[in-house]
Amino acid sequence: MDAVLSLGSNLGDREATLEAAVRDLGKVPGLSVTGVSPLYESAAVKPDGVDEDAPRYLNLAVGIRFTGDALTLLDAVNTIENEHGRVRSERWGDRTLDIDVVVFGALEQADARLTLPHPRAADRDFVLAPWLDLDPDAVLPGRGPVSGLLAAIGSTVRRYPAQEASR
Ligand SMILES: Nc1ncnc2c1ncn2[C@@H]1O[C@H](COP(=O)(O)OP(=O)(O)OP(=O)(O)O)[C@@H](O)[C@H]1O
Ligand SMILES: Nc1nc2c(c(=O)[nH]1)N=C(CO)CN2
Repeated sequence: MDAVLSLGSNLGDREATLEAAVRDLGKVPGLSVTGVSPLYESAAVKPDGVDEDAPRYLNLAVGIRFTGDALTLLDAVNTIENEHGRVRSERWGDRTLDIDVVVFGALEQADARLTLPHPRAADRDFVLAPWLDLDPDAVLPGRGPVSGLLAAIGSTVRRYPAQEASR
């Protein structure tokens, strides 16, 4: 099954952690990485808005092909989060590594452990923008083209490191 993962980090050596996490994904049995987006930096989004005092996140999207089922994939990404010192002190707290399953094929489910597509993907420019880099024609099941969803919410993410102004 083709799936898209959203990776984020706002604690520690964010870039090194994300690069290591992508390598770790490639070692998961039955999982092949088919694409890795560029890095984006953005302010931490919290339930009541942007928290400019929290460390800024680096985010990227990874396209994968996975032979197992969705819950097996969730277990695999949770293991990688734990291996990179993920401390679940509070929901939406700062973290060394977060790996969310954005979509798993066209599966739509609200299982106790796993809601697909990710219920907040459509509201997150830090998810949608990197995903578009992987696939400009991406569609969020039940919501429509990712390009339209991103246009609707606007984007505040910035490429990281900042790109030279085009000459
Ligand atoms: N699509 C999904 N991808 C990843 N985790 C999910 C998904 N749907 C449900 N979950 C569940 O959410 C739990 C909590 O995840 P986590 O603590 O990373 O939330 P968060 O990243 O802080 O917030 P958010 O869910 O808004 O990204 C996970 O342990 C997992 O069981
Ligand atoms: N910019 C940004 N903000 C967030 C992020 C994230 O990955 N990037 N993840 C969150 C919980 O999943 C909450 N807020």
